[in-house]
Amino acid sequence: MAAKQRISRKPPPLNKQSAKSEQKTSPEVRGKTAFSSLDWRRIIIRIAMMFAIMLVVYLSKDAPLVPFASQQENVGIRSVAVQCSKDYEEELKRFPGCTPMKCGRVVFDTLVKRSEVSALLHIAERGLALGGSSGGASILDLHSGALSHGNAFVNIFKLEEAKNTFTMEDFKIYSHVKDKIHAAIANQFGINKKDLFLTYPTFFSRITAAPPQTIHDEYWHPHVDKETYESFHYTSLLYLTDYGLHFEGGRFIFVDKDANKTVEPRAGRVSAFTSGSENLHHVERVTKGTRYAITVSFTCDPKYAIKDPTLQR
Ligand SMILES: O=C(O)CCC(=O)C(=O)O
Ligand SMILES: [Fe+2]
Repeated sequence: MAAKQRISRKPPPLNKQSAKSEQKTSPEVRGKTAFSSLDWRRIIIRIAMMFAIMLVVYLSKDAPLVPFASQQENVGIRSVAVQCSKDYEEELKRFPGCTPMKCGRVVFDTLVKRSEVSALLHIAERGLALGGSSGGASILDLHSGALSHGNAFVNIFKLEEAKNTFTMEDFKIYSHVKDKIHAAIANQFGINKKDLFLTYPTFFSRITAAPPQTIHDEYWHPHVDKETYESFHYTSLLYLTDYGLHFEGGRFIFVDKDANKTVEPRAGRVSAFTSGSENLHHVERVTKGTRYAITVSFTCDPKYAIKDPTLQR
């Protein structure tokens, strides 16, 4: 959720060296070659990206806030194409048909039923009641069990009091809704569903106005999801509460050079976008109330695929 929090939970780094060159090269040479040709390139790209992000953030500082989807309106499906960044170049050949070639943003307001939203909100409330950050941002990841607790994380499945917290039905609804989002994203971006995989972290988030206690509570920094997690190709958010009704602040903002485009959370709204730097974004600080959402993440790389969570007793 918070940029920093995501950094601390990011998947293991990809070894981009091919298996072929692994076999041919001795370990010493391999070390040197890897450092000069890959690490330097990555460091330079990263620094350049950081400057580019800072520049866009600076340029957009006084740009107007333009609603892409406001809380009051049911937009049905609303999408916009954005030009892809160069972030995907290397992966286009590795995952053809899945790696974004057409980038964009889409909001679905009729994909998830009200009853599903209430069931998911109830799961989040029950789970997070067993922990919660001492600052403003808490997460619950039903895949890994990670639950914010004070200034750290615990494994919810190891907590005695969590044994009877969830039911099979909870996991059924979670998987069903996740499947609908998966299918909608595949359809929207022209991908065969079987080439797109759920990845980690996929998690519930709860944000309040409580002052931050650790960097994990700092969710409001502009960031690029693909930067934070190498595995991400498509990000989606399912909102479980409403901007303006249940909380204030907390709008999702795409940072563009000309304008900042907002997605106002609306219960049941799914907002999905390609995860590269064409979709630099941040979440406004919540000033009042409680904001619940689920981040549901997808990758084209089968190595980072995760399975549906199951009830653990
Ligand atoms: O909760 C949101 O609206 C967005 C969160 C976010 O940017 C993320 O999880 O990467
Ligand atoms: Fe994000």
